Amino acid sequence: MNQQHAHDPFNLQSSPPIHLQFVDLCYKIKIDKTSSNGAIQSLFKRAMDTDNMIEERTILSGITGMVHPGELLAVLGPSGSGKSTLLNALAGRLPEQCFTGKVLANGRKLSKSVLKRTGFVTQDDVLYPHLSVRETLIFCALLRLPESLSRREKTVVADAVIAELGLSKCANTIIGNTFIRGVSGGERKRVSIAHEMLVNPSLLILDEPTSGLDSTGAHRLITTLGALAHQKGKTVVTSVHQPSSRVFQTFDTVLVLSEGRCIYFGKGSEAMRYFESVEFRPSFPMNPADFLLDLANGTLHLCSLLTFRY
Ligand SMILES: Nc1ncnc2c1ncn2[C@@H]1O[C@H](COP(=O)(O)OP(=O)(O)OP(=O)(O)O)[C@@H](O)[C@H]1O
Repeated sequence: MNQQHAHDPFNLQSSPPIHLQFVDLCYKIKIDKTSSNGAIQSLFKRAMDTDNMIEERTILSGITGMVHPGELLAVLGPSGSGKSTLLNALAGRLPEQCFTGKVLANGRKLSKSVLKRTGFVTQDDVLYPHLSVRETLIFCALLRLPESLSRREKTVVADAVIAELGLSKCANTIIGNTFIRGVSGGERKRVSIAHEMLVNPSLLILDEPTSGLDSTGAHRLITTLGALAHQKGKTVVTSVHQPSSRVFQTFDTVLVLSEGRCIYFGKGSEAMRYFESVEFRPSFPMNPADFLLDLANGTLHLCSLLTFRY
């Protein structure tokens, strides 16, 4: 390993930046009410309207936006508004024939090389409960890093990622699960992120990484994601269920979904000003994220206000 790599093991693989653009994404599904079998289902079938057995549901409708290297984009919206579906589309995980519109990386369709440089952290992380944090990441490094690297170099990369994600204190603690006490919820999420960071992705997509964390843990985790974007130049997209105002301030750009439609896309710092300019303002000072979620939930009336502010 040369001197530069010894100081910055992330450079073991070069990872060119990714500008991600998504244009007019629409995703519809057809639900065949007649497809299920079995006695109980046939009872339902008899009770249902047999003329209209195929139902079409729009999950995403005309979603457009972009995110650049060094930026953290947060996707907000109530449960079922389409956040996970959008993230899956951005990560090339939805079959192309299922949606219309374009997802472009550096102006081109998602290629295998872009997907290789994309890390995806799902809501339900699958980790071995009996391995320690360090063992988990070394094991993953041995499997995922190129064969050209020695065992020792792969261990150096794993240790660097452990330090990068603030996991040094619990490196030797086991992951654990419901039955065996292990690392905390926040540390567990960090291990899942570290898992993806091992291959030095240029684009990191995370589905609700703060779920189950308290406000301090959520803030710490989002601050780490902010650092990956702002200091390491990664392009980071994350969905967040209910960010505190402190967490909200960390986002560079925000996309708010309401029933599959985008009601705001633009700088997080400008969201309140924008809604004020169109006569939507809270009656008392409140967390901008709560206000946006109220709008998305329809708690405040939003007569089909579609915006694109960038
Ligand atoms: N393949 C599918 N078949 C049926 N329904 C689907 C499918 N994919 C998505 N949906 C529906 O689309 C809607 C959006 O789902 P999605 O998981 O994207 O929402 P979400 O905003 O991530 O929700 P949550 O915050 O609860 O995770 C939901 O109502 C979901 O039930």
